[in-house]
Amino acid sequence: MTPQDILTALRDQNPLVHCITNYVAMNIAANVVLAAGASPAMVHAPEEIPEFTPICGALTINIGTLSSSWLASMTTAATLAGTHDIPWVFDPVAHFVSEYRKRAAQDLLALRPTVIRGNASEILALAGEAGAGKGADSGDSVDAAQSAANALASKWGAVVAVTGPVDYVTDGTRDAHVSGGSPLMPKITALGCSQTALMGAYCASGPAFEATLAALAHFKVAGTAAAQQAKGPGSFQMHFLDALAATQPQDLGQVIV
Ligand SMILES: Nc1ncnc2c1ncn2[C@@H]1O[C@H](COP(=O)(O)OP(=O)(O)O)[C@@H](O)[C@H]1O
Ligand SMILES: Cc1ncsc1CCOP(=O)(O)O
Ligand SMILES: [Mg+2]
Repeated sequence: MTPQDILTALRDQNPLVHCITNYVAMNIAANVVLAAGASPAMVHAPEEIPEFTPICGALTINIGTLSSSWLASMTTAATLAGTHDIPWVFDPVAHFVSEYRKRAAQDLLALRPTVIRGNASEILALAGEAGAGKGADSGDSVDAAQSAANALASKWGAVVAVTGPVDYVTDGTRDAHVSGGSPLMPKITALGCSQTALMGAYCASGPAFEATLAALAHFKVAGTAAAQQAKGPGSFQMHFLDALAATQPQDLGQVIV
């Protein structure tokens, strides 16, 4: 399946995407997934996970506002995704800021995510390399994180996506870059988290490497279009949702290099 085919399938199937994400991201991530054409559900109570994860097309886990009961839910959900063959996407937000978060990220990695998505500083740190991340914001270039992404992909058998001005994606064998978007994108909080949620929707609709590429391309195409209308970060967010909904499958190929 091509990235274009996967967007068509996503809109035909409207997959249910289980998102365990952070308090900052919940609203915008749900709006992004809806605008693109899928169906998000933010469910994190430990009591609900055993019934809910198995009926979803994909799971996404984001540790942006981690606490112990959420970590228990994430662990159960990722384990269930593994046993039910449900693709899952891991977003290790700012995992280098504390020993607690670092340990949690490594434990979740051991549950074998289908896709790992982070900014350059998060991907460098996940591979054990030094970076210049500042909380949730990246301080490193995507190029600097490319070999860390390759190493993570080979070690964990995952697709790894590093986002930034030009995104990089690899499954350890193949790789690609995705260009476009706008410098306004990192000025909107939780847009990276929303990208992760959208990757879940794409992974529910097609094979992981192509699905990840498609999700990245969808953001770049919509980001470029939104920037043409926006006066700043506030209006960018509104135009971005409109542009996600307006993006057509044939638009995606233009930004994949
Ligand atoms: N300078 C930039 N120019 C164009 N697109 C960007 C830029 N920085 C980030 N993006 C895009 O913004 C989205 C969020 O990426 P990023 O800011 O790296 O994630 P995070 O929010 O996790 O730090 C991605 O789709 C990425 O391609
Ligand atoms: C600001 C902030 N603080 C904890 S989670 C979060 C959102 C981070 O979102 P993103 O990684 O997409 O920038
Ligand atoms: Mg992030």
